[in-house]
Amino acid sequence: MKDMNEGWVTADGRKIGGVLMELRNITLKFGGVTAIKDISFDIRDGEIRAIIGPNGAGKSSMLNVISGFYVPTEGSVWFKGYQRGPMKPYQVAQLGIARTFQNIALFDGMSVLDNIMTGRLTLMKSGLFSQAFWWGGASREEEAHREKVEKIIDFLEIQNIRKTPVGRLPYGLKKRVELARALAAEPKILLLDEPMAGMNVEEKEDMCRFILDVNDEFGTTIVLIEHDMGVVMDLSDRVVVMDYGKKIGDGPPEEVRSNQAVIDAYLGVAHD
Ligand SMILES: Nc1ncnc2c1ncn2[C@@H]1O[C@H](COP(=O)(O)OP(=O)(O)OP(=O)(O)O)[C@@H](O)[C@H]1O
Repeated sequence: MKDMNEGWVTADGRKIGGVLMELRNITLKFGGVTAIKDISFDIRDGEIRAIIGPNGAGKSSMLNVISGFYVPTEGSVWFKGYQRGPMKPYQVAQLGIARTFQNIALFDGMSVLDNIMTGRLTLMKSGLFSQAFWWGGASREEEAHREKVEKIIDFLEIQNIRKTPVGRLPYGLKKRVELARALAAEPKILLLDEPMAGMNVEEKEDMCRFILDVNDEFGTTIVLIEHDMGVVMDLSDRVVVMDYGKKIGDGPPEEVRSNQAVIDAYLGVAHD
């Protein structure tokens, strides 16, 4: 039996804790377009939470609300029990929220290692200027950051490409480097926007394994948007289903899969 206040232990032995983030009655409008209509749900400590829905359902908009990039037109976002106001990107990172993007956003000319290092910028105390010139404590600090980054490189099994410019890598590996860069920020919540998009079966299997390992090893809470239903059903603890900006389902994968409104949305059944 799930205790909704204290959390629960999953079938595979992972601990899902209390509510980490709560989205209350979120509405998001772009001029005349309402991308999200009065949606509420929560994200629990340590869980893998998926957001699914047909094209244009509002998933990316919701991820942008969670990340703080969009401020909802109505409703409120609560993080660790406090209501969150408008924030600058560095403040989001400092809160412990990191993300990957639908279209890879890496520096092609830079090595894998240097790309991953950029994920630690918000954690660096001595600043980029002194880092660049190795002044005073900067070199010692840089060493500590590099150590952390090397651990992530080992964890994601990309040691052999650490010096390779990202632009030369195949797609699946670029996605893994993007994951590494997000992890370098040591996030509490990791947001993944279609982490498997464009991947072949083998790359998808690898990415699935790494997402599960990240969650298990670091206890990172993960929120992901994904179109591959097999992946969503295998990975997620709970799934929010959106359609035309509304929430039409919310629960464990097996419950959502048998929800008639969800089946209709995916089959394209006409709305009233
Ligand atoms: N910046 C924007 N300005 C205007 N309309 C927007 C903007 N972003 C999203 N929309 C609209 O909001 C609705 C939801 O879009 P959103 O991209 O969030 O859906 P989605 O579920 O992520 O779609 P997909 O699966 O195709 O990526 C769509 O009608 C879209 O056209």
